[in-house]
Amino acid sequence: MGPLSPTRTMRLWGPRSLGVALGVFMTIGFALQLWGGPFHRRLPGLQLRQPLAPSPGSAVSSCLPRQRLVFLKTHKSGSSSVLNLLHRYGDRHGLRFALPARYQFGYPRLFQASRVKGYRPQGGGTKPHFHILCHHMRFNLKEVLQVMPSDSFFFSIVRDPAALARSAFSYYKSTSSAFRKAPSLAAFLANPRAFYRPGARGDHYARNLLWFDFGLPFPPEMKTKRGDTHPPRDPSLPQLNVLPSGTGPRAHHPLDPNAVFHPAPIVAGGHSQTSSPSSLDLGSSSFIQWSLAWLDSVFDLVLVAEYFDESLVLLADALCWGLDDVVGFMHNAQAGGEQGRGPVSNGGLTAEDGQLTARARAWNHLDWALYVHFNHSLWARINQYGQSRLESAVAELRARREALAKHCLEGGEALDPKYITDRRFRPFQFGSGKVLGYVLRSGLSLADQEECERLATPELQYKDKLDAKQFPPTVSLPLKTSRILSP
Ligand SMILES: Nc1ncnc2c1ncn2[C@@H]1O[C@H](COP(=O)(O)OS(=O)(=O)O)[C@@H](OP(=O)(O)O)[C@H]1O
Repeated sequence: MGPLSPTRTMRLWGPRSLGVALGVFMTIGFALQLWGGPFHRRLPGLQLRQPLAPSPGSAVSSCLPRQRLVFLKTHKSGSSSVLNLLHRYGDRHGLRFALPARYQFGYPRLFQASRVKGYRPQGGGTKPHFHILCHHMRFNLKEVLQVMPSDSFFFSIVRDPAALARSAFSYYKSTSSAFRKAPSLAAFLANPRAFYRPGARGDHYARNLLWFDFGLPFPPEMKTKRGDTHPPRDPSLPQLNVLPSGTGPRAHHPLDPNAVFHPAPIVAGGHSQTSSPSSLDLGSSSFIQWSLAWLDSVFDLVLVAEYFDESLVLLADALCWGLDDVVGFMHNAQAGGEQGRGPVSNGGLTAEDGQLTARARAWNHLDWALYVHFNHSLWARINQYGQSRLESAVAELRARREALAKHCLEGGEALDPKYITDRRFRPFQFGSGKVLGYVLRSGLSLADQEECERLATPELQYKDKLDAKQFPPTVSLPLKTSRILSP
């Protein structure tokens, strides 16, 4: 285990110590994160892949690739596309995954280490021995640290809550009682309280799903008045007082959101004083800031689905991985889904779309705060990395993806599941839309076939494959035979 960074050290500290050291450590930690390693390039095995000319500013790397990773796989946020690259990387390098018995870790309950296949409590003498923890869970740091070393690289992904709401409504239409009752997303958002009952079955999918997945508690007024909060008046403005990760003075109060359920005190000179009372009450605003600061102390990087490729470049940089390690295809897209829509700007939306977007962000105001916060963080990191350096890396990544798609895929793109007859590549069909997948071109060389299969394999099938590799069925010899064989 390497030396602990300030950020990682904070994961281990008690809440009281955290308050004292927070400001100093956040500043140092953020500076170290931004520093990162130079963009590391390793040449691929696939025949198709050509040696790449070094991009401006890249240097021969002296960093060591990170291989202990915790990815919080948030829902409907592009996380299956990230999962695919983690599956491939771990598979190729023979890394051990912390796997769920089925496909999720007891979700929507908080993560428990005992849910991990092959986990032995540390008291039993075994140290955490996994490299990658990445399947759906409701985040629970204390239990995660029973399974993964504290110096693992923690990361996750967020998506604009409006796009996420569209995706979730279609996907969880029959799972969430609120969505099931609503004739359309527009009808739901026009009067969500007519359909939504906190605590009803599957209703975490219908409001602040990101916040829920991050394992954060809900502000007291949302818990006690059960849905009686007022969303921001104009949610398209980031009225919440959110700052980029790791910047500015952090709150001097305990930072364990699972331990304290009251809004933190307002700090003189802190951010809370600039909060807009019209958007959220002061308690709620400081509660949100406190939660975001806690997330900053835990997560090394949070990707943003609307800037997926930019995020991947930063991820490769932070992990000291090559571009080819992060390039991949989009997974789990629903036919007619949101992926074509642009980022936060509302350009090109009809008035109805605009209204729906604003209402979705207001209804999911905690997710909107998360999103604004991590969007800022991402752009702060992009500025540190260098805009033009990033642009050329993104262009290279996209060219690489396009070449892989042409080489590997029938039609060069995702297809309707009706065309996918090979069950190894047919994505799990769920919800009211069709989930797209891939058909491999015929006539690929053996090596290319293997790499293309990895790129096209949906998450459930890939998880099963890794499971079988990690836990090969044991063939127990019949007693008589084993007696004969033993000396
Ligand atoms: N690269 C990239 N960029 C932007 N958006 C992307 C990307 N990859 C996947 N997606 C979209 O994310 C939606 C699926 O999210 P998840 O994989 O997290 O879903 S799940 O919770 O695992 O079911 C799904 O959204 P919808 O199509 O709107 O439903 C995908 O299209």
